[in-house]
Amino acid sequence: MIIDTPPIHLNLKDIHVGYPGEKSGSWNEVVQGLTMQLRHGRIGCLLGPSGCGKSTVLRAICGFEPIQAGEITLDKQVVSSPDTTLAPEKRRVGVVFQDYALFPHLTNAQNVAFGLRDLPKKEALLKAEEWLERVGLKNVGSRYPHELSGGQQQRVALARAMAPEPELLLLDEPFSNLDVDLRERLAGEIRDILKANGTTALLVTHDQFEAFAIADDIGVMVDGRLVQWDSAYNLYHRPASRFVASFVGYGVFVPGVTRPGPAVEIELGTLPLPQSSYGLPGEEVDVLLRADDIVHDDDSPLQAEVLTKAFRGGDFLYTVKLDSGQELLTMVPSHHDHAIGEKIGIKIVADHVVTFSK
Ligand SMILES: Nc1ncnc2c1ncn2[C@@H]1O[C@H](COP(=O)(O)OP(=O)(O)OP(=O)(O)O)[C@@H](O)[C@H]1O
Repeated sequence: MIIDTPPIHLNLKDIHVGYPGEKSGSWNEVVQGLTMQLRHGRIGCLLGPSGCGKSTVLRAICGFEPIQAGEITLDKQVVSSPDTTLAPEKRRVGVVFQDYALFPHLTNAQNVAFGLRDLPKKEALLKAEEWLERVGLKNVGSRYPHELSGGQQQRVALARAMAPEPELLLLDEPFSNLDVDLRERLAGEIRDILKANGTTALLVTHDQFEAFAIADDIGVMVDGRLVQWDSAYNLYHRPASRFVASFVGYGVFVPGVTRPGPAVEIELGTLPLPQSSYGLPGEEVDVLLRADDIVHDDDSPLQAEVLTKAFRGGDFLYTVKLDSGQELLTMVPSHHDHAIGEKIGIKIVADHVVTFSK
């Protein structure tokens, strides 16, 4: 069976973007050589800590910031290079910001119709109502943004960005003003809407769960560079660096020594290693143990003391300590409610063992 791979839509080739520094003549390079590609219909996400340059990348893609080196192409058309910055309105790119940026004096339908000024007014308002319905907001067109909840306003903002049918939609921390439950739910719903429309989208966020809920491909950014561009599954189970391992998901590093097999010996036993991540036997390494690699088992002879616990709905995230002093994280179904200081049985069930050289 031949599966058609969609063509590349957005291509960032080694882009550098900066801002003038505080001292006259100085320059702060915020994006330092970033390369990534997004195919038609895919949803990408740039995930990284605050200040790493995520929004600056989006602003460069929109055409709000010039780039100092590299190239940005949309469907093979160069839209940004050191010599060219195609005007934002010529890029067919829609943007959704974190603060919704709705016009307070316009009704919700007028807000959505704002990007449809090429259409006759009546037609634009009709289309706006259609889009409001598509994002799950019926009968709110004649009301004003302040009469809606934060989540509803964010949907209006999405409808406004989607109504002109942009080829590429950029979303800058669009859920950060919403509470955690709504965030993930809305992220999932927006994913469905984007997929139903075949829209290519790039989201930026510092929230990994938001990234997991919406994106096909996730790029982890640090200090203006992309350190891994991958699926959520691979970022979690096959992190390419310690930074990604620590930033994505819960886990700890425990010391180990590689053994023939290939395997790695840690305090809790010997774990098989994939051939690809194996160097020489006898090498001292750090082994990543995820919270879901450590399973609570009342019958296990291996005991660990509960140091802290955090309720997460279906699960507790426990920090536990072995007799050796080594701390581990474990995700335990929340009906196993143990007190801090109590000893509980644990065992290791690690599928994808990842090691890092010391
Ligand atoms: N207009 C500007 N002028 C000067 N410096 C700027 C400007 N915009 C952003 N910066 C600086 O660039 C760096 C990256 O900012 P950017 O907003 O791209 O990061 P971010 O990863 O999106 O952060 P956050 O998640 O906090 O929004 C920061 O140090 C910021 O202070």
